[in-house]
Amino acid sequence: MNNYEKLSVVGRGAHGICYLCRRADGEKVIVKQIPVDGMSAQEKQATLGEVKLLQMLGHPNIIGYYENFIEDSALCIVMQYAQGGTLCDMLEQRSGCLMDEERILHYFTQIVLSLHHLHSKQILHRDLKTQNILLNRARTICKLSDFGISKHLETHSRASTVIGTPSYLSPEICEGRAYNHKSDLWSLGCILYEMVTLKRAFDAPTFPALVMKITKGKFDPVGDHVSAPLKSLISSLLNLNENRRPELRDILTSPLMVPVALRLTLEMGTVSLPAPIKPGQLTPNIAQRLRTRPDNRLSQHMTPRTKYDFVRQRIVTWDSGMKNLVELTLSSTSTPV
Ligand SMILES: Nc1ncnc2c1ncn2[C@@H]1O[C@H](COP(=O)(O)OP(=O)(O)OP(=O)(O)O)[C@@H](O)[C@H]1O
Repeated sequence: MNNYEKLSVVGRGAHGICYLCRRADGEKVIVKQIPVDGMSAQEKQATLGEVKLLQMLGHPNIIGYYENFIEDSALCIVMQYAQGGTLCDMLEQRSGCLMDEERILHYFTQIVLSLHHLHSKQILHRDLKTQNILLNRARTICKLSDFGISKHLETHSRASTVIGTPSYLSPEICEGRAYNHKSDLWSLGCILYEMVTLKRAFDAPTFPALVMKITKGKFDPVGDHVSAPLKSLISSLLNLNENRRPELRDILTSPLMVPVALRLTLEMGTVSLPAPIKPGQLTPNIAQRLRTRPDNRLSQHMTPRTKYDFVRQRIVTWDSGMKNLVELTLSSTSTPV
């Protein structure tokens, strides 16, 4: 931790404490410290390996991971600081003032794009919730965080069920069945529900009562301030039968999401991401690159025709035999500013 000056505690999770720190180059970063004294050397290695994998996940909607190390029996993960706090905080601060559909879809599409990127690398999130979706200072960009390593940490956490929130658990997990990519889709449905209603889809005063609600799959109606397709998306994600939940690519290519996904591709396609670096390698230039910001220059100077070509280049269309699938390749459009 010699390279990091601790400034404050920004939060505590089931697995560790998150500190806001100042790095040697002046940049503010988050250092998450997770006690690993109960782990075998092999397990520590596996956890470090998982974190290394996260470092390679360059995506505008996934928090940037800079480095990790073990010091004083704690795994320290150094990551990008999201100044806008969590989606959970943001929803709470609205004090009951519902968001309009455009705004909901603006956030939700980014979450879907980040999860799609993760799943395309064969990584499951396993702990999707509004507390794990971070926001930039302007609260316009969502960044997914806190994933991948959870399966290694579960067995060593002191009280994950007590500290963490089980509201986003899928029915298959409540029933003791295996976690699969569709379990992430259930949690995604819980997040969408919460953005629409500002309430949890499933909530109860005790864990058994919560499990009962989740396994029945009954949630309060979302109200009429959002469209029928959005309501039906929530119902399809919160389907008790995981096989009937939609695939992420089906969500992204639905008429509800395509316009938003294309707009985001245009506006955020060049958001620069931090490259994994070692503290000694920092230069002011790199420090500047670590700040993510949408690059609007591109769309400002484009004619409608070039915009169209630009979007087309970033979309891969192929025939699956059953229907045409359009996959957005936002991740490949990230270039340093
Ligand atoms: N990169 C970050 N930027 C800003 N704040 C962060 C960042 N990472 C975490 N936080 C803050 O720290 C809190 C705790 O985060 P942490 O990842 O340790 O736990 P959690 O996700 O809330 O719960 P758990 O680890 O139990 O799933 C978050 O809720 C958030 O307020």
